[in-house]
Amino acid sequence: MTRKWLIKDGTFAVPDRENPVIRGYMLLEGSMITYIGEERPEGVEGAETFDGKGLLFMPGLVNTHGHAAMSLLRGYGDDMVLQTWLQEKMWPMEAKFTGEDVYWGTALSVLEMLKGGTTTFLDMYDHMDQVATVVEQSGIRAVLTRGVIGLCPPEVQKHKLDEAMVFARNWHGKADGRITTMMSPHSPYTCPPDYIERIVQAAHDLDLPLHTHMSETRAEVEQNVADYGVRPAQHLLNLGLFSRPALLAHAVHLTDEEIGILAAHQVAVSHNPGSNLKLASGVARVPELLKAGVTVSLGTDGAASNNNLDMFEEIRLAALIHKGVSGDPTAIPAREALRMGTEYGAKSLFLQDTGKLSAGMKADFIAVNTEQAHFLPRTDYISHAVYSAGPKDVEHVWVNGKQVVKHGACLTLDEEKVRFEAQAAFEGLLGR
Ligand SMILES: CSC[C@H]1O[C@@H](n2cnc3c(O)ncnc32)[C@H](O)[C@@H]1O
Ligand SMILES: [Zn+2]
Repeated sequence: MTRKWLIKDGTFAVPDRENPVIRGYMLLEGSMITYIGEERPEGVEGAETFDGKGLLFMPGLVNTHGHAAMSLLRGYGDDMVLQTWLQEKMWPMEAKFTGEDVYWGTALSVLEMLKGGTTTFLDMYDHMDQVATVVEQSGIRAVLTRGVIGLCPPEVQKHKLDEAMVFARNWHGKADGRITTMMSPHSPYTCPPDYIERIVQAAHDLDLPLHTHMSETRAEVEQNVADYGVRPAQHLLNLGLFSRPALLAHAVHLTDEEIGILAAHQVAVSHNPGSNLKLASGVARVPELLKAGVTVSLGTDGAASNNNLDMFEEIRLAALIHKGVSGDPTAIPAREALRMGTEYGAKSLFLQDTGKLSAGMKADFIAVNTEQAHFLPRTDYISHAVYSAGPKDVEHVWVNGKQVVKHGACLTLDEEKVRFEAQAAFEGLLGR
């Protein structure tokens, strides 16, 4: 029999609605939300009740770009620009990663994300079977993709692409539908054009979306123009990448013409403000992208360039930095920043039934403890969620109708073991 839960006396954030806060009830049946509103719903005899007093219920946060296992390299290379950081610090260490390292690094990240209110994340990495296993065990929702770098001999390129396709085919729809997959050339500067074309063809064959890094730094854009005679958006358009549903990470350095290309082809953008600031990459033109009708969501990138996986921080940064650079305090209003971290995140990941608290949506949501000084007075809960809240305020988390965090503790992962094994994995990497 389907289990029913009735949350009563709760405050619910619904930033997609004209009136963005509801005080009342939410009904869960199995993995779904079947009612949300001010009136007690009919037909709830026998439902288990959950007292929502003092809690703000929000859609689970959606992290649309990252590399979870890179939590093992947090603090290993700070205060550098992207290319130096990748070439001198990250890639030499990543070359030593085993499947087991990826398992514990990912588990560490998923623990941090779940406890901080993230219910869905995108991961682009290697050893993806390990990542998928953590997702299966932890109860989180994820969009997974084996990132491929094509700076290697043809037979290695082929092996990586075959591996990416097998992974994408095997895991799409697994873990009660919590896992979906994509195809990912790492970037235009690490994948030769013909390789990108083959990855695009593979995405067509598998009927999957594409994900890639694009125009994160000014240097990379200049290199693209020197190598191929066009800027990256035109380059990817020429290679057919926008003939599939596509999500771009970063897209910091864009011309008006490139924004037009993304809008015309319904390409989504994962804005990663924390990582872009830390690597001194620049500030993406998010207000202009939104104005042009591009779906813009939020990502942390890996923990080695952020250095945390706190989506409340990304939401707040998105709301703040665009005010700062434009001089316009309405550049990204609080409600829009919250939608970028939730609803637009789901849309960017091509997930139709998560990202909002609404009947017919998956029950992916969080409860924030508002009985704390920084949530008073009770003026505007959307404002408080964006400008005042943080990951430590997350009291409970549900994904797909199952509670995975209760009173701040993760119910699905052995927290102490994950922390111990992640530290051991890092020490093992240093000694190898
Ligand atoms: C092929 S797996 C993913 C690959 O991406 C690297 N990476 C991490 N952060 C960034 C970033 O901000 N820009 C470009 N590439 C990044 C990571 O080190 C992995 O090698
Ligand atoms: Zn990245």
